[in-house]
Amino acid sequence: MKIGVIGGGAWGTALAAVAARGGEVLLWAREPEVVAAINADHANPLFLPGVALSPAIRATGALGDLAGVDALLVVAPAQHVGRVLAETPVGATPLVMCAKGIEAGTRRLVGEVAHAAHPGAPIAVLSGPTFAHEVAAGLPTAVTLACEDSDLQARLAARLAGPAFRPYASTDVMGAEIGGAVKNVLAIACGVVEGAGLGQNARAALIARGFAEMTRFGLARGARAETLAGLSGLGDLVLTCSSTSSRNFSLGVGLGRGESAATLLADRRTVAEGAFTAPVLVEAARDVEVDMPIVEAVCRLLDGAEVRAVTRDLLSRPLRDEV
Ligand SMILES: NC(=O)C1=CN([C@@H]2O[C@H](COP(=O)(O)OP(=O)(O)OC[C@H]3O[C@@H](n4cnc5c(N)ncnc54)[C@H](O)[C@@H]3O)[C@@H](O)[C@H]2O)C=CC1
Ligand SMILES: O=C(CO)COP(=O)(O)O
Repeated sequence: MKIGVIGGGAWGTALAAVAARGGEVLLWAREPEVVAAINADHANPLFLPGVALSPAIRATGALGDLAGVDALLVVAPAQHVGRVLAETPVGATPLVMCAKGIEAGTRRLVGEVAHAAHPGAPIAVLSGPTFAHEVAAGLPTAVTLACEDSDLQARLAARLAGPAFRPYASTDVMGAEIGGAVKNVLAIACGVVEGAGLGQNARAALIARGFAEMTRFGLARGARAETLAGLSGLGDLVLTCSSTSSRNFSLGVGLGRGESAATLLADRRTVAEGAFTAPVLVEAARDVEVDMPIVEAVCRLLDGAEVRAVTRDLLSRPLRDEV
């Protein structure tokens, strides 16, 4: 199975490294310097510095070159997936969605964006607690690999599995997507707690109450509770809410220290998906009449509200049952 990868950021490159253990990989990158560095030096110093890549990974700057691969891993940032896929020859090639987010405007998860662009292509979702640099270093990692077609799921899992990379099977594509999209927003909230020095009790409370929000929203959208409690939901939430290795958590730390979102986002080359997902998630939650106060609080903070005011408002909401 020849694997194509769309996106030469940290995660696209790390997944290319995973796939290269089992055969040929063709990676599309937007930046000509990334294409050149992968082909000439077997490295991606721009997005995944310090990692030696396999010569089995070839890079291209032309999406048309991806015609003829057996499966495509889609690892462009969520807001760009639609545009990039529109220019990719896909046909009936399986699309494995690895980006985490919801498209602004359409309120579609990336799998829904892909289905709209290429209705003939089967959709799978690969998601879980996966910092790219750890995966690239060969550290033990487990993910959810969801696909409604169990035979295709098994073939993809067999192709990507390795001694330290373990995909678990699921048919709950929607559930696998929702966990990854929502946890990025909640990680910003946990970063704010860290940056503002609000303490570890507050962080644990945010993880638990954030998980309640994720579950309410997920169930309303047809996800299964056990998927949300698994690797792609709770697993990824815990990882991202507890480490400065997370770009979303780090963005929150800056906000918690009183820096503006505009400055923090302008200063980065890498993507913090939660900043783009937060406002559209608020709209998507209203569509299904689900209350997501922490997600709304993150939106206010991104819009410039003061941490003290947002915290006071969250804590003074009417008392309610936990479940
Ligand atoms: N880095 C990680 O540890 C993980 C990232 N992800 C997800 O993977 C997706 C990609 O993230 P990373 O690989 O980390 O990216 P990155 O933050 O390392 O790099 C930014 C990426 O955005 C691309 N980009 C920027 N503007 C673009 C445009 N106009 N059109 C197309 N692409 C554009 C760049 O080419 C580059 O590939 C995100 O949805 C992220 O949430 C998922 C799991 C782990
Ligand atoms: O999704 C991730 C880990 O699973 C990466 O998180 P960040 O995008 O916040 O760095």
